[in-house]
Amino acid sequence: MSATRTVEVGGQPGYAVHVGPGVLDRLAEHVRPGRRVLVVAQPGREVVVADAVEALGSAGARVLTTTVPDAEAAKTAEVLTGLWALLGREGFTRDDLVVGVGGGAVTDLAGFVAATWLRGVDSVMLPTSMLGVVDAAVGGKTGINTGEGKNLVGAFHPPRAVLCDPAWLRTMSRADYVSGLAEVVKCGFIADPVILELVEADPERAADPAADPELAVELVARAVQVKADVVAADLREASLREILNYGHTFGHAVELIEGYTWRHGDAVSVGMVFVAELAHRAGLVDGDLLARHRSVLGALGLPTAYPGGADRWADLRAAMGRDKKSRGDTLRFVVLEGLARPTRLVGPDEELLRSAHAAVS
Ligand SMILES: NC(=O)c1ccc[n+]([C@@H]2O[C@H](COP(=O)([O-])OP(=O)(O)OC[C@H]3O[C@@H](n4cnc5c(N)ncnc54)[C@H](O)[C@@H]3O)[C@@H](O)[C@H]2O)c1
Ligand SMILES: O=C(O)C(=O)C[C@@H](O)[C@H](O)[C@H](O)COP(=O)(O)O
Ligand SMILES: [Zn+2]
Repeated sequence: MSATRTVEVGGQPGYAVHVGPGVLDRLAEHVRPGRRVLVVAQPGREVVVADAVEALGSAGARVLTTTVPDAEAAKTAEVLTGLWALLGREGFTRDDLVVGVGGGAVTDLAGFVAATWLRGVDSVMLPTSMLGVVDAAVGGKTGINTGEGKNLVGAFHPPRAVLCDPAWLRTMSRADYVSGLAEVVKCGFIADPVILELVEADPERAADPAADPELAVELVARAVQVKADVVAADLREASLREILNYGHTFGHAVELIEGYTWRHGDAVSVGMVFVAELAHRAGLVDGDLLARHRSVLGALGLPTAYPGGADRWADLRAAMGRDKKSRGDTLRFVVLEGLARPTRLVGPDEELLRSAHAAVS
């Protein structure tokens, strides 16, 4: 049995991300006698939910469980309203706890319920997807989508703990797992090139959720460390945190245009190639680093082009204008000016944007 890896996330208060077998034992640390707990679960995660409910119950909690729709269908105002109604009917107080069980869609939703109920109650996240554990459950960004864009409504509300048994990830489909690896690769490009080397050494092995548990945990720990370092320094995205948005300006636009049917990591993968093309045209990224984006993402089976987008430039451009990093009419992109050297490209020329788009169409 491998040891638990723990990454501390600094803050007021800080919290820990524990990745290892038996992590559910730590749920008891968040239970006081009689404390009520709402478990917000993704469909299909019944075994994890049952284990969590047992751990919470044995520690003396009064547990209520609810299952929300799968994937992005969970991140809607309607689902959120339903959860508020449930908490109200059940009389949840500021002393109580919300636990999210599932992929990033559910941890975003559960985190936002916790952020907004009575202006904020505690939450603990049990991410069951690769993307959830390396990114969504960590760092306190919570929220839902709207018809106008991705994550347009939300709050910064860090959890009290993030617990993940890596065995949970092994039941993931390869497509969902690899989508999560896009965020891991993102961390490689913006901060930790060892991640890129680990993936490049054997992309087939890295892409298989069950092939190499040690490699999987190493990638998780490295990506979580990148995120922890950033959010500890800039929780509310005054500046530094924007680097975690590498590839997201274009990626979120694709997700909106595709009616939230694209996997988030797939969209971010194309978004990273788009922004590398943009930075290359701006003289910031050389040909080798640009090519490395296509090669590492492509080797994992991630998309490096958005073929459907060729006729959709106007829609993509409008959606990118609603990106949270925009200021007024000015688009702002996180770009690299070298490996692990993120910076911003502010208000790039429209021709440059069109040309980068053509390169990923
Ligand atoms: N808050 C943040 O900082 C942050 C960061 C990155 C992404 N996100 C958000 O996270 C979401 C993407 O997360 P995701 O990729 O986990 O998507 P997801 O939650 O939609 O899960 C993807 C699919 O994997 C399934 N799944 C989850 N765990 C599984 C398991 N153990 N075994 C088998 N199947 C499993 C789900 O049921 C779903 O069908 C997006 O909404 C994105 O915007 C948020
Ligand atoms: O944690 C962050 O900060 C990120 O940007 C991480 C992203 O991977 C994540 O997709 C996040 O939800 C995007 O945030 P948004 O503010 O662009 O909606
Ligand atoms: Zn993301």
